[in-house]
Amino acid sequence: MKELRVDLGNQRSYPIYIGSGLLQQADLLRRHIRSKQVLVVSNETVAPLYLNQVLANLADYQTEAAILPDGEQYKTLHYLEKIFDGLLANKFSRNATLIALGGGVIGDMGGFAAACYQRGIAFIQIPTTLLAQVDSSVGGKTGVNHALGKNMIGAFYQPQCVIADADVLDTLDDRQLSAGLAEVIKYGLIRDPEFLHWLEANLPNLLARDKAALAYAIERSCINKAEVVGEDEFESGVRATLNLGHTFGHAIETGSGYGHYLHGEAVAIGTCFAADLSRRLGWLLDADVARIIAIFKAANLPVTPPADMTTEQYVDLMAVDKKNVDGKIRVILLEALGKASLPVNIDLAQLQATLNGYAG
Ligand SMILES: NC(=O)c1ccc[n+]([C@@H]2O[C@H](COP(=O)([O-])OP(=O)(O)OC[C@H]3O[C@@H](n4cnc5c(N)ncnc54)[C@H](O)[C@@H]3O)[C@@H](O)[C@H]2O)c1
Ligand SMILES: O=C(O)C(=O)C[C@@H](O)[C@H](O)[C@H](O)COP(=O)(O)O
Ligand SMILES: [Zn+2]
Repeated sequence: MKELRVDLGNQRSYPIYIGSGLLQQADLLRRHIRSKQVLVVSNETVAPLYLNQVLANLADYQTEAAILPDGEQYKTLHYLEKIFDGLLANKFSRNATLIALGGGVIGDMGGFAAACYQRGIAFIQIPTTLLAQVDSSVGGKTGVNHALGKNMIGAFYQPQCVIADADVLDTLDDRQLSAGLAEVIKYGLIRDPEFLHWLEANLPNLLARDKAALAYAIERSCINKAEVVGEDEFESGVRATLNLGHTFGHAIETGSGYGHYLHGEAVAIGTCFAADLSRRLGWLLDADVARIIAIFKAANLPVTPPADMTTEQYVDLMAVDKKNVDGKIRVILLEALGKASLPVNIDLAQLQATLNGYAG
């Protein structure tokens, strides 16, 4: 097992455990629970697979489960209520612990519910998708979507620990594995060019689910994410670089209807848009953009934008992004392969040139 640390320089710092067979290690979980009452939040797909394994470690606790429907379209304030129903119906106290067992949707919702219930209870992340293990379970961004904007309602709220058991990826389908790779590739593009090279050589091994390759990719991704979050917990600076491709990507997710494109797929297309815009500013070469498109294609990710979204729709949706200041659209671009910019103000003409000019 590997143990990393999200070092925030304060009491909110916590460990990330990465390895095989971690769901069976009762002590790992129990050492982070300081209450008798535990609510596990999961969904209708993950619970039948892994809920009993988690509960088996907690036989002497008062455990309850809140099982949500599966899908990005249920990441809403309405379905958040189901978690509060579970906590209240069982008279859970403020010292209760919430465990989020699932992918990024469950992690974001469980974390937000924990942040809100009685103004904050402890929570633990047990991420079960590649995307959640390499990105969403780490860093404390929690929340839900709104019909008009992705993740628009939420809070920064850190977990007690993250337990990433790579064995659970055995049941994850190939499309979801590729979606997770989009965020893995992101770390290479924004700050880790050596990792980018490694990924270019090892994508076939990752897609073939080679255990050593996956373990390395999870660890290296978490090291990158923990470093960025440790430097800038509340996204006043460098943390915004983790949003590469997301301004376009979130517009695609919202514009196409939540769940149509997976988050990682939308980020892959969005990153191609960001690369095209970076080239137009003279920061990337044509060859760099071609390399970015090639790496996403090699990960079986889409690089072509949805045919039915208009430029007006993108501009409208991008105008509610969280990086914007005074309503002005700001995006993360690439100054070079392996080096992201901080948020850049872009004017309408630049944006339109990319939206009309990049076709995948
Ligand atoms: N908080 C953050 O920093 C952050 C970072 C990245 C993404 N996100 C959010 O995360 C969400 C995407 O997360 P995701 O890609 O994990 O999607 P997801 O949570 O929808 O999970 C993807 C699918 O895999 C299923 N699943 C999960 N684990 C499984 C397993 N082990 N075996 C079989 N099936 C399994 C789920 O039921 C679901 O159908 C988005 O809402 C995105 O906005 C948040
Ligand atoms: O942790 C972060 O910071 C990120 O931006 C990680 C992203 O991959 C993630 O999708 C995040 O939820 C997007 O953040 P948002 O603030 O744009 O909603
Ligand atoms: Zn993301």
